[in-house]
Amino acid sequence: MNQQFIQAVQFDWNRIDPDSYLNHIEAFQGIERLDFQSPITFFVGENGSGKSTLLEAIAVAHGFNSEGGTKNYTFSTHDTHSELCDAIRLIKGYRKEKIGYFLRAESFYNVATQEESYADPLHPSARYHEKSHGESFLALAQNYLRPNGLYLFDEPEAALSPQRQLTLLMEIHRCAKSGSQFLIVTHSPILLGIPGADIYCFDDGAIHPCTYEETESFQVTEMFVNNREVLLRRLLGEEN
Ligand SMILES: Nc1ncnc2c1ncn2[C@@H]1O[C@H](COP(=O)(O)OP(=O)(O)OP(=O)(O)O)[C@@H](O)[C@H]1O
Repeated sequence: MNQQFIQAVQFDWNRIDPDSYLNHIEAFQGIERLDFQSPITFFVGENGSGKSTLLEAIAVAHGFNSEGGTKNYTFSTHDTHSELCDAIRLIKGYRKEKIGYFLRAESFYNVATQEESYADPLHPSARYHEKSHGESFLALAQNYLRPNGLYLFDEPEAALSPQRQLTLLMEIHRCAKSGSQFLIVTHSPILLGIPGADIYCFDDGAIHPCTYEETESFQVTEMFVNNREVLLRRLLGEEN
């Protein structure tokens, strides 16, 4: 039985303006429903394939601020989220999350600023701006990662060293085992290796499930690490 908070997304493309750029995103062509069966679902695919657009639409449809944060974050520095959130319906489970967080690498600075302004003596700021980008990103994730939480992460690896990606991997795995659900956009071959996760690939004209070994993140990394010198000679035109 599906135990997830968000079990599926249904799409109604009639609600999208025919001139919208959303109609040109190949991965979305003809899709009617996407199911989330596992505690951890990854979205992978080439730059511009539509991963962040879908994650953001799910976040906004669920009541998160489009720039990120908990549901209590209501600030807006620039309101550019797509109309996809009006064309999707979230199929929710019987459980309700105890805590939720929408984390996006690209607007993390604004969220960290907002966190300071929300602080009071009972809820002191974590002062994310006084840490390095990676330190603050991991600290934020660790502050909010709990059992029975719902987490939407957009490229959480962006600021993290490989070692800290492993730390995040362990935290995500621990929380997923304690009733939390994660939807994660990532290019990280480290995070993608979490056991038991479902992976949806946005390439080749349709959103489709794939294995870890089929992801480009894994394949390119493996090829580079195992054939670095040959590959570089070819890429840089220094074969002769
Ligand atoms: N406001 C907008 N107006 C027009 N096109 C847009 C707008 N926002 C996004 N797009 C386009 O929609 C497509 C999907 O963008 P999206 O950010 O979802 O890609 P992505 O898969 O998350 O890429 P990345 O891996 O680079 O983060 C891209 O081609 C992008 O240029």
